[in-house]
Amino acid sequence: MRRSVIALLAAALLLAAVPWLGLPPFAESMLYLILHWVALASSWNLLSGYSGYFSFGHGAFFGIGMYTTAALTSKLDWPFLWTLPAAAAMSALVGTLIGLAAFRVHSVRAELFALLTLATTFVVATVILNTPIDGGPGVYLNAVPVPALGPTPSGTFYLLALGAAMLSVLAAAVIYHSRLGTGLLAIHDDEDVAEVMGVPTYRYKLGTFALSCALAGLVGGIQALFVSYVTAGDTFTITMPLTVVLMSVLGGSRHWAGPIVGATAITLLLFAFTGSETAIVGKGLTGLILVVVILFMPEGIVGQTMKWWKHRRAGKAAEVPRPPASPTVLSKSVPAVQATGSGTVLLRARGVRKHFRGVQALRGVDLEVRKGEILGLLGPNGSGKSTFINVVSGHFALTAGEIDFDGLRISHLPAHRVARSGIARTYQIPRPFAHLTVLQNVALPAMFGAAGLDRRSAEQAAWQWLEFTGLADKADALPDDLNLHQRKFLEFARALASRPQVLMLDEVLSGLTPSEIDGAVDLIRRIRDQGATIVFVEHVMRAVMALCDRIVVFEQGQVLAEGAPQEVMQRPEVVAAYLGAPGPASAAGSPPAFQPAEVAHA
Ligand SMILES: Nc1ncnc2c1ncn2[C@@H]1O[C@H](COP(=O)(O)OP(=O)(O)OP(=O)(O)O)[C@@H](O)[C@H]1O
Repeated sequence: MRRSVIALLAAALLLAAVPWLGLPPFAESMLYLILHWVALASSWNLLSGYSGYFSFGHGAFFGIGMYTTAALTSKLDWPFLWTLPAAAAMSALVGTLIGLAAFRVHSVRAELFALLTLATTFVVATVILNTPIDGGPGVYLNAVPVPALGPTPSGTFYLLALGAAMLSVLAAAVIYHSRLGTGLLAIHDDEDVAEVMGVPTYRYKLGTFALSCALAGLVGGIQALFVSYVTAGDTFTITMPLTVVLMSVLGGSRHWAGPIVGATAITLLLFAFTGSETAIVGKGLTGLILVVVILFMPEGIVGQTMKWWKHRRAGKAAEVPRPPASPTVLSKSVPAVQATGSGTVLLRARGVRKHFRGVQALRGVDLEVRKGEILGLLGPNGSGKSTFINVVSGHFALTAGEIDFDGLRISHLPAHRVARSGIARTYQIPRPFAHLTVLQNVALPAMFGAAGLDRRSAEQAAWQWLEFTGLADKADALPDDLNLHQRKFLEFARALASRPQVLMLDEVLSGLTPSEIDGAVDLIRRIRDQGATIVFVEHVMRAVMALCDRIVVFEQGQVLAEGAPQEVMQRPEVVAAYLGAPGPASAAGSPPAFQPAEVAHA
């Protein structure tokens, strides 16, 4: 990060000298335009490019900035420069109010967020048009003096745009290299999993949205004086947000430099065809280039170039150097716990209920997990095992009941705080972050989980966990390049990297071949030998009987039996539940997941 920031500051210093080169005003205006779009595209990209929450309301926040400056200078006689912080603050305020509501609602994602922000543009435009802020005729700023920052007015506007562009790009670069950037990129791929791995998704989205809106407002404030006549019709158009979306996509929205490249390319292209006859050709050509880029370079110019560069360097030095093997890493990484079966209760669930619109998935579950044990959760399909893991990890909010973990009531905490407290889980169907490398996938929970490492240390730790799970050779691969077995082990590595006290494994063996199952059983044993407490949901009875100290059998959302594996699996009510045989505790209609005979042979 330091190198990017120093390079950007050096570039800013050099570019700040341009107004004193004696360029003609039209050249300075052209440069103003490029910087104006760089600032807008980079500010839009902060939330929308990194996290995938596409906002079509950037025009609204830009417009709020324009009108704040227009109103304060022309109606209240504020000096122009004083209005710029106010323009940024006003846009940030409106953005924050929208974010406070929108980001709380689970369903307002993707196209719904895009529509909501687009609607904001029309609401803001209507309010401004029908109040004294504008009232209809527009606001003139001809009489507002241009501050003498540069040797000429066009030089001053250039410097103002340079300042705004530098703020936006610096923010984008710093965020990109920080925990916040990692969290936002993870939100882009799978927000629910990011939250469960410890990313405070709500706070991250809200803060980034507010910053993105503030920067748009600042650019709007500068533009108000630049155009000197502000009208709602010209300000609140769909063209503006569309243009910044296209600029970011063209340049590459998953990298801070993408919007700079996209904004410069499109502005130059449109400028090259400004004549009345060629303007249409320019727009057509821009559209054509975009179609080609989207079809053949979906990651944008910067994304594709980086991919190509990485490919060329493959085999040379890795981006994150592999640390020397350390035999002590595991004992350092997994907190030591008391001997198996020590009896200390680490996690206690009481009266836990979870209802899904009519389906009672959990109906008053009481359950204890003891420090250092491997507790098997068993039961027929649909009996509530995964739901239990989902409510403990905070993936689902529970309907009623209490869950205490290590002296902390976690039942109503957001998932990222549950992760921080020391609980990690895997998913039955692996859910890796598709655009992060295997190494980055593992580094993320090391940063955001109980370990709470900084980025560099998290990447070093991720190497150790990849070695432990046998995935070190795949560190630079994307999850799509892994087979099922490797994807399951990636789930292991991610859960371990957070340094949990309790590790919840949800059917990690399903779909694996017998020899892969043996490898996984060995891995789970090694994890337990390091002292971890494990909750193990599994249908593969051979593994359950080999690994578990205790088992709890679920049936129809309730605990049916618990105790030592051999003894519990012979109980008539357990056999009946699995086979669907008539009896007080049978799960009518549930297909048997195993034959009790398996137990005897285990
Ligand atoms: N998101 C959801 N929405 C609605 N119903 C759900 C949801 N998740 C689970 N259920 C229902 O809750 C019940 C318990 O499901 P759960 O997945 O917890 O069972 P399970 O014991 O893990 O089953 P399996 O062994 O097949 O994974 C089922 O009836 C299921 O259909």
